[in-house]
Amino acid sequence: MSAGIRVGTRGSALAMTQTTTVAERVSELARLPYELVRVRTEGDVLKGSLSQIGGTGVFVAALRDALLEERCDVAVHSLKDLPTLPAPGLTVASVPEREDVRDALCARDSLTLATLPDGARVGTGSPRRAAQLRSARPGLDVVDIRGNVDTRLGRVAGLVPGAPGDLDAVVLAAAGLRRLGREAAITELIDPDVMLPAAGQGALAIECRESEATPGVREALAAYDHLPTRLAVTAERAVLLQLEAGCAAPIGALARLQGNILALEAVVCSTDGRSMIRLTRSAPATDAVAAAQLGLDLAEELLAAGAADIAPLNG
Ligand SMILES: NCc1[nH]cc(CCC(=O)O)c1CC(=O)O
Repeated sequence: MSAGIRVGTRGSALAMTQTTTVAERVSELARLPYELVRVRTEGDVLKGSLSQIGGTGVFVAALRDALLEERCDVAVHSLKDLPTLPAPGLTVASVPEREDVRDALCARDSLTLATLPDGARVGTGSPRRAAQLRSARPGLDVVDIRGNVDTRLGRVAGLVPGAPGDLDAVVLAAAGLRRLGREAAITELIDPDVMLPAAGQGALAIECRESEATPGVREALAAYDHLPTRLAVTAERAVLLQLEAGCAAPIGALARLQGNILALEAVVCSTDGRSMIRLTRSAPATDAVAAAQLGLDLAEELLAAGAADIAPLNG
């Protein structure tokens, strides 16, 4: 591996910017050069709605194969796209500090959730966002869309010059918009009290082979790890794991560390947004084991409150 660190990435603009930032930092910490290796994933190839394709990890499987087949040495994922089950032979060696966790409304004419008129067409491909949108504003017409960030922004009337603009707004992750330099399209950062983000939203995961032994690489990844972020996303993902929920399930989870207390909030929604179970639980958490236990405990509370009856958990 004298050529340096081969960093696997999807080809989308978001993946490329995220991966380049990570590759530069890891290369600096490890004092080794890097090269990007583009990997095509099933999620980039299929055209249907994401909620139609279903299953976990459409964006991730090809990157994991590339790691296992030694076509690359590290892979950068959006943590919220990473299946909760670990891949044999691989390890998440680093979770860098998280970006903004919130969902962002990008609307025409500076409109917000409060000022969008009844009947306004709001696009999202996420059942979690759709359900919480319907709950916050039952009069909205929620439209299932997919495509990369710029394709989605282009569907908002008047937002991108020359683009069709058949929608009044779309909802996207603030983190992705920031990383792409598209922050100006945001008309409202949606308060997590109104829309709880997906588990792991705004965070990245850097995966490598368990057997990775190039001097400096594992150390660099460990140095790039951010413990408060790792604890938070560990608790959030434990909720999904315990609910046996797929990536398309209408579930939100957000953990925040205050001192050594981890406060975890999770929501399970019915698809129509009419029923919703939202619970909070806190515990001291200074390691990943305690963080995971908090998530498992909250998931049990959600199930006891009837979560499995209102939502298609493993859809
Ligand atoms: N599922 C697609 C995806 N995966 C990660 C992000 C955004 C960046 C992040 O959450 O870290 C997005 C786009 C979006 O939800 O708007």
